[in-house]
Amino acid sequence: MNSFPQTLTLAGTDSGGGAGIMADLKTMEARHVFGTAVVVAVTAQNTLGVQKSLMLPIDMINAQCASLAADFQIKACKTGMLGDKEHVLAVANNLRQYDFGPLTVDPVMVAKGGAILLEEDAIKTMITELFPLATILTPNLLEAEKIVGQTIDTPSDFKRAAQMMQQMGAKNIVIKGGHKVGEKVQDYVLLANGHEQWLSAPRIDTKRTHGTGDTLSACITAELAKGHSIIQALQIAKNYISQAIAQTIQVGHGHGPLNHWAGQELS
Ligand SMILES: Nc1ncnc2c1ncn2[C@@H]1O[C@H](COP(=O)(O)OP(=O)(O)O)[C@@H](O)[C@H]1O
Ligand SMILES: Cc1ncc(COP(=O)(O)O)c(N)n1
Repeated sequence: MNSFPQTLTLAGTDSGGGAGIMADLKTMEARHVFGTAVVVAVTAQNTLGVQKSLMLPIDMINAQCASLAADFQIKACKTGMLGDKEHVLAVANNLRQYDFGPLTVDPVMVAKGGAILLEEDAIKTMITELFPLATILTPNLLEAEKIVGQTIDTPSDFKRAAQMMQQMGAKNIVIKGGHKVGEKVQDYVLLANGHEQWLSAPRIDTKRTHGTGDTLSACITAELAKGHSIIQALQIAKNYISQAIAQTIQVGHGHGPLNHWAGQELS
């Protein structure tokens, strides 16, 4: 009997349910894969911002990974909020120790409300430790600019930045264009084989975009676990995120969460 596709997120929680591990698990559920989670950080958070956060002890990260490896067949995994150098390193060590399938690295740095989710001095560690393990890297525009140390504006800037991230060891890259302005949102894709492509969709005029990056990377992870190719996974994820933003739900008073049921019939 083929086992049901099992996936893993190693990230931070969001008590508000819109981003981080909560968004990841909701996305995995909606995309019909089984979601598991290694909690790296806990945040007290809502749609208005992050009020407090706590990093879990490293031996607890190790214990959660060991528990999963002992019992599950994880087919694909992703990382999100990792907080600091020590936790980036601990997550990388576990990903080297266990086979959790293709890895999507979402290099989460700053929350939409402005809270720091990765300390500045951990970016280097993320590049050296995690990028070489990544099947796909999904920075937003600001994260990509931080990683390569250059501003990214024109199409050739996107290409050069993605090539630089490949030289840092990441194989396939998508630079998300949500933070740019314009009628369309365009994400730039550069695959390991040199294939490049823009994933384009109408820009939805809303501030309800809490957890967009987590949702996109969790959907990519779910589709990779089902055996889809990287480009198929990206196209499905782009379609899913566009619907999840467009089919608005009214929750909270700030940057509201997405509709993870998008595309499903509600009873
Ligand atoms: N207003 C919007 N309308 C449609 N798609 C969007 C919008 N904002 C973001 N997206 C899409 O959501 C995904 C996440 O993008 P982005 O918001 O840039 O990442 P992050 O959440 O990591 O900052 C991308 O595929 C992007 O194109
Ligand atoms: C635990 C956690 N992980 C990730 C994000 C990023 O999401 P966003 O950029 O939409 O605030 C977040 N706010 N909290």
